[in-house]
Amino acid sequence: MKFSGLARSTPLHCCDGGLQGRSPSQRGAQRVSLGFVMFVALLIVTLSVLAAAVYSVFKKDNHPPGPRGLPLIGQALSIDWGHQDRSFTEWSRRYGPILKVTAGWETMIVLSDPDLIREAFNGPMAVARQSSPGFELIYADKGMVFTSGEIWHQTRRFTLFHLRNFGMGRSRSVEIIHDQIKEFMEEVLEPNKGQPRSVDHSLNIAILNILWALVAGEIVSIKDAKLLKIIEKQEEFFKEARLFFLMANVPGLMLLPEWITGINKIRAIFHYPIDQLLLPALESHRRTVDLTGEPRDYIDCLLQEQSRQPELFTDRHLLRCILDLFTAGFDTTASTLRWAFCFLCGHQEVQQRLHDEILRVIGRERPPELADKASMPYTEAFLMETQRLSNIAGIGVAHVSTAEFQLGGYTVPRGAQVISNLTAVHLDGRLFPEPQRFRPERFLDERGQLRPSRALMPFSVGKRSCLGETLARTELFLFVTSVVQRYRLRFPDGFQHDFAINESKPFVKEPSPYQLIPERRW
Ligand code: HEM
Repeated sequence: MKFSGLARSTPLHCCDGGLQGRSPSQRGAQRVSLGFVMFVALLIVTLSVLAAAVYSVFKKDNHPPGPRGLPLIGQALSIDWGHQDRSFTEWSRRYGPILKVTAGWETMIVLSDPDLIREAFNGPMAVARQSSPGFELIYADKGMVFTSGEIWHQTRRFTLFHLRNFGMGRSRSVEIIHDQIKEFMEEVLEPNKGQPRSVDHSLNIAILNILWALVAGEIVSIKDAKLLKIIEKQEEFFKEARLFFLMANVPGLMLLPEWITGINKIRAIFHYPIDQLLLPALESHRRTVDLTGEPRDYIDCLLQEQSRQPELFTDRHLLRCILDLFTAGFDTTASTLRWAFCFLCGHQEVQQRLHDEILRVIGRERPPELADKASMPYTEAFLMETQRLSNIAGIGVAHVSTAEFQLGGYTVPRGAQVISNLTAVHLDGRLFPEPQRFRPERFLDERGQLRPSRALMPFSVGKRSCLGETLARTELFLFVTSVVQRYRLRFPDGFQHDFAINESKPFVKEPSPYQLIPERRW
């Protein structure tokens, strides 16, 4: 009895051959039934899609408003993956300071208001990072920048402790920074004084050297070919990685053929610094480290920790920790310095005021010291304005919510990326009047004393804020004061920079290429 209906319906599922041997009226009836079943099936599918669409419009999930995307891929094809802040800023003008964007299976909650960013990033709910099948390809399941939970927590605390011990922002690193500044001035500015030149990769090597000294206890020449190659590979990686970040959000795309995804190429570029620099350094440290003695550098600390916690501090984790300091630390600082030199050339009156302050506080003879900072509000204001307008890390690094929480009157769902649109904050005319104008005075009060703004957050805020902030601030202060103490920087006659970004360099923004002329002041 139970199966009789099924037996009766069998011919309906057959092809036309199943209708053989029946009368024309029977065959007609079967065709009508088949058509009817197909019609009903189509109707059900259409109604389901419509119901899903209507539900998504009217559902009471109280998520923030945002642009509607295509089914399955959301806004994945509309986002500028190299400069996401552009797409987000445009949408935030339309939808407000908290908006929702979907891309592939990812939900992004984008914040363009400093108070909302502080509330979200200081709280416990948005401290994790995104994980994606593609990330394992670049070891991003290890290290500090992209990890979450216990591995991140332990490693961040451990790294901060040891970098402080190695003098990050204190006398030891100041000494190393001074050596690099001296070499940069002697090798790059001095031979070209009076002549136009571009600020080439020597600047990046100088910054990378400072990190390498803390990490591996070694310093190389700023003309070193090996480090130069690593910097070039890093830039190549970021150029190729636009598509990679799209794939991280729509992982199905990784199944496309290699000639479209370029995954093997990305893997090879990613491994270059590991194979050429990091692995050899790790191995040579392993041969000479004293596992119970005084560590010589960060690699020694990592190896000592590995001997105590081998399951957590695997080789892969060690390599990614070192790489994280590199990738997060050298391009960001070098790009900020490129902007600082560009603003100095384009605003001679600002440069003159800065130089006057240097003469008054430091004089000509001795090199600048960190202690001078407190008496140099104009220089500090100049650096703040440089970071505000350059927005080198336009959206910082996305956080991820580990539980649903309320923010700005909306619900942030669990597992959503929580993104700080730092560019939108720094260019908001209500927070910074005439936001496109370079005006360090906005950070000074009527008496010329420093007046910091809570809305300025180039290093982000909260539990995941930049781990290298102290080191970066020290580098920026010492580089700018040392260079302006000795040189007047200007653009070649007839050239004016429009302060636009270099479009060919995604992620970390730097100014479009320019040449400057360093003129000795004395
Ligand atoms: C001007 C220079 C720099 C800028 C503007 C900058 C900015 C940032 C920003 C916006 C973040 C994301 C924070 C967040 O997720 O909320 C970050 C994270 C990070 N930065 Fe920097 N950074 C700079 C230099 C450095 C340096 C020199 C180092 C290394 C010593 C460094 C190491 C890191 C690390 C390890 C993280 C990840 C922190 C975590 O996930 O817990 N940064 N940085």
